[in-house]
Order: sequence, then structure tokens, then C-alpha cells
Amino acid sequence: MSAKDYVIAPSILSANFAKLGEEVANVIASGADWIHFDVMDNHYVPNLTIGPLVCEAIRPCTAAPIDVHLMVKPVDRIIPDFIKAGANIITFHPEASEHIDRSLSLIRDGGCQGGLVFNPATPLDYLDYVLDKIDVVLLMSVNPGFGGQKFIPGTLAKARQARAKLDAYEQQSGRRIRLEIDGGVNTANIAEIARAGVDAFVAGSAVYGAGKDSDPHRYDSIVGALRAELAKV
Ligand SMILES: O=C(CO)[C@H](O)[C@H](O)COP(=O)(O)O
Ligand SMILES: [Co+2]
Repeated sequence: MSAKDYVIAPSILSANFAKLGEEVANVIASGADWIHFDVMDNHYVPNLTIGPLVCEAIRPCTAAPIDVHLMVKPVDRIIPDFIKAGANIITFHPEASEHIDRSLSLIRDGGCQGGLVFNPATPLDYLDYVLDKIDVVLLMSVNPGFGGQKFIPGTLAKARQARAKLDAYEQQSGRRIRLEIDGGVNTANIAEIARAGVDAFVAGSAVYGAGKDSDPHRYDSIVGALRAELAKV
């Protein structure tokens, strides 16, 4: 895979919320590909963040895909709101949905790409029944709920396992499903994660933390450093 086929998706969880529109536009102007949008409900995860209103507010700030990561339970009620708010990709945790197949259909029928998110200790088995309805598999490399945590090394073996499943599916269907990772990604580990078969990388604190002292906040140097690591793979 060439370095430009990799996706870098900064999580705005670590952005300056008082200047969110600028933070979104600047990180994309600095070379990032997607905006990762973490939705937490203080129920499925022990934190409360942003919802469809904020998604709608940042939509005009960029043409880049908005990658909505739902950490909410239940999921079906909120999916149409994010579709209306301009999301492009919507992923959810299978254990938070009572009807996984239905939730995926809701996303696809609304014109978005859809996917499942796997916590560090959630088995990948759910995938076997719904691969035809999935565009992205998101592996958590931290326990969900907070930015700035350390990458859990066991996720690398799981990424290799997921890659094998997705490659086998691609052989049979001709359709490629993205493998995305979320949590603790930085310049020191991104190449190793890519070697395990991951092709989309969420990075929150590593990206937004790096630009916070520049004025205006620019992220060219950290996004460039992440790409330079990927070019070595
Ligand atoms: O879903 C998440 C946490 O539940 C965030 O996307 C993730 O933690 C990104 O932040 P960082 O790169 O700082 O780990
Ligand atoms: Co996330």
C-alpha cells in the first residue's frame, strides 16, 4: 500500500473546543484526511462529549469526510441525526446495538459508510455475519472513553487477525474494507501498526497536542511526521 493510501484521522476530542471550526479546517489544511468525531454519552462510556449539533456546526468548515465514532447506547435513535448533520462514516460498538444488522442498514440507507468498533477485549466474531454491510472496521487500541491513553500492545495481534479476515473477504467479494485503529497512535508506533495491516489511523492527542503552542494552530509538522513514518512501511 502506498503512503498516500493511508488515512490520517485526527480526533477533535483533543482540539481546542473554543475554536473548533478553525481546528477542523487547519488540521485538514495541514494534510490530514478525515475528521474523527468521538461521541460519548456518559452511559456506554464514562464521559460526555459532542453530538449531532456540533457535527452540523463543523460540517461547513471542511469538505473532508467526518468519521463519527458512536460510543453511545442505544445507537439506532441517534444515527439519523448524524446522517442529517452531514456525517460521512458512522461506526458503533456492536455490544451497544440491540440489532446490529439493522443499525448498519440504517447507516447505509442514509447514504453513509458504516462500520463496527471493537474494544480491546471484544472478539471479532460479530464481523462474520455482517461483512457485506461494512465499509470500515475500527479497532480500539485503548479502552473507550478518554483521549490521551497509552496504546495497548495486544491490539497488534488483533489487527493482524482482522486484516486476514478482511483480505479473505476481499478475495471473495472484490470489495476492500478499511481497517482503522483508535487510541494512543503516535509517530513512535504508527509504522508498526501499519505493518500489522491497519490503513486508517485516528490520532487525537498526538496531533492536536503537537500544534497547540503555534498561533494559529497548525499541524503540518506532526501530520508530515506521521506520513514520513508511514512511507517507511
Ligand atoms: O475514541 C476515542 C477514545 O475513546 C478517541 O478517538 C481516541 O482516544 C483518540 O485519542 P488519542 O489519540 O489521544 O488516544
Ligand atoms: Co474514537
